[in-house]
Amino acid sequence: MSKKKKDWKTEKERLLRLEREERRKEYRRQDFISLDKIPTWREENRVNDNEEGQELTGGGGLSDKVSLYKGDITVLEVDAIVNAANSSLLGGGGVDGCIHKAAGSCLYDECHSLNGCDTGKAKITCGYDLPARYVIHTVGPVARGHVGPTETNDLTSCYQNSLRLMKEHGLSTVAFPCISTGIYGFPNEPAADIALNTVKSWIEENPDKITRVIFCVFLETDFAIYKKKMSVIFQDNDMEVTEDQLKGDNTPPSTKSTTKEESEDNNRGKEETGDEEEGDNDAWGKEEDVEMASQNPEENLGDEEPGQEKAAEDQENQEKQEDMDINNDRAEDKDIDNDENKEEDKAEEEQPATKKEDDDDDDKAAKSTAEMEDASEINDTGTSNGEEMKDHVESSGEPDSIPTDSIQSKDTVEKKE
Ligand SMILES: NC(=O)c1ccc[n+]([C@H]2O[C@H](COP(=O)([O-])OP(=O)(O)OC[C@H]3O[C@@H](n4cnc5c(N)ncnc54)[C@H](O)[C@@H]3O)[C@@H](O)[C@H]2O)c1
Repeated sequence: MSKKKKDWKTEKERLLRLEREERRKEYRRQDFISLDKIPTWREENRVNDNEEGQELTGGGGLSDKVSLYKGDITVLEVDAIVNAANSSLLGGGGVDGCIHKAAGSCLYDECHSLNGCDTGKAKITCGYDLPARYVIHTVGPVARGHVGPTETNDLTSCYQNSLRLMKEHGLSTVAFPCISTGIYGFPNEPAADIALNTVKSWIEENPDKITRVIFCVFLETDFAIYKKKMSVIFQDNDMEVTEDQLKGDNTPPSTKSTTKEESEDNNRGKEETGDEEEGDNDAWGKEEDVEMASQNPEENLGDEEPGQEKAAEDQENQEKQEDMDINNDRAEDKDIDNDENKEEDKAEEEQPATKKEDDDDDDKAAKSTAEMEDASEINDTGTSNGEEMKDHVESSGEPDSIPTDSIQSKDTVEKKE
């Protein structure tokens, strides 16, 4: 007996009215992480541990409003997570595939009603089965290793328009992936510069509109890049910048703390022993039951050795290089659009197995499961501290729910000229 297909509008209205505790019962995954489990950048880098338990002094600036998190964006319990989508908005691979798989089929149905999205623009939907209440879909530039004014402006617009949608919908906590740095081939460092500086400027202009922006990185490379750059860009007067940070050491902050208290304990222990904590990959490898949200959340990836992660990361880089080589062998940029259209046509032809019982009309289907599984190999390079993923958290109060009628009217934000 096939499951009755849910109507996305009814589901959206129902979910957005629920109080947090009620809504938590609806999450597809229960290993979610709430905001109070993710330290702010300042908490991660505070100078003086003697202030233990005291209210953080100084700072109070940008570094209280941002966090660096390494892991799967689909487990973050925030107002909105940002999806690095393609222009069809009908799902695909990478973070897009993970988000669609974790949100459920209503996400596809609502996206389908939005009729696509142009590069640099952003549109908002409900988060459905995700811990995030909303998903902001933005389409990054296809850079293929080349960064010119167009690519820079388009990527900047992705962050600006996503934040603008946050403001318009009264949302205050958001997580960004590394937009365009995967299959679209935007080089990681310039992309991080754009992400960090655009968010910084926006918070400075809208200080009371944002509680937290989480930079959710998935790869070791991105983690090191963001850590180094955030140590400069979000430096507060009561924070130290260590040599390692400037060099971009790879010790993920997420290994330091799943809570602020643990953060202080960990830091203290670290200073006393002087030992550098092992990267969080080891912690990840020890978790039997932690599940990485690949395109197939049911898939239990079990232990992951750091070597495997490196291999996965190399594989992803190789795939990206192959993609870039293939693309470069093709004719001009205009072929990209044809390719995207072909991608959408292909998505239309193929009905992914998981959507068969749900998909009772000839709607475009998301990418085939096989492709998503391929992509999931690419996605398995990210890890997070397994302890964090396991925590079932007590979180702060539920952000006010937004009347759903306001969502439809403001869903598309014009690209900033
Ligand atoms: N990566 C793939 O194999 C693949 C295949 C088809 C389509 N896509 C997607 O790629 C296009 C957009 O390219 P893009 O470079 O902007 O996106 P992307 O290829 O998803 O990469 C963006 C970034 O997200 C990271 N990432 C992957 N999974 C997660 C996760 N669960 N949580 C947090 N971060 C994650 C990934 O490592 C990369 O740093 C779209 O067509 C979309 O459908 C990806």
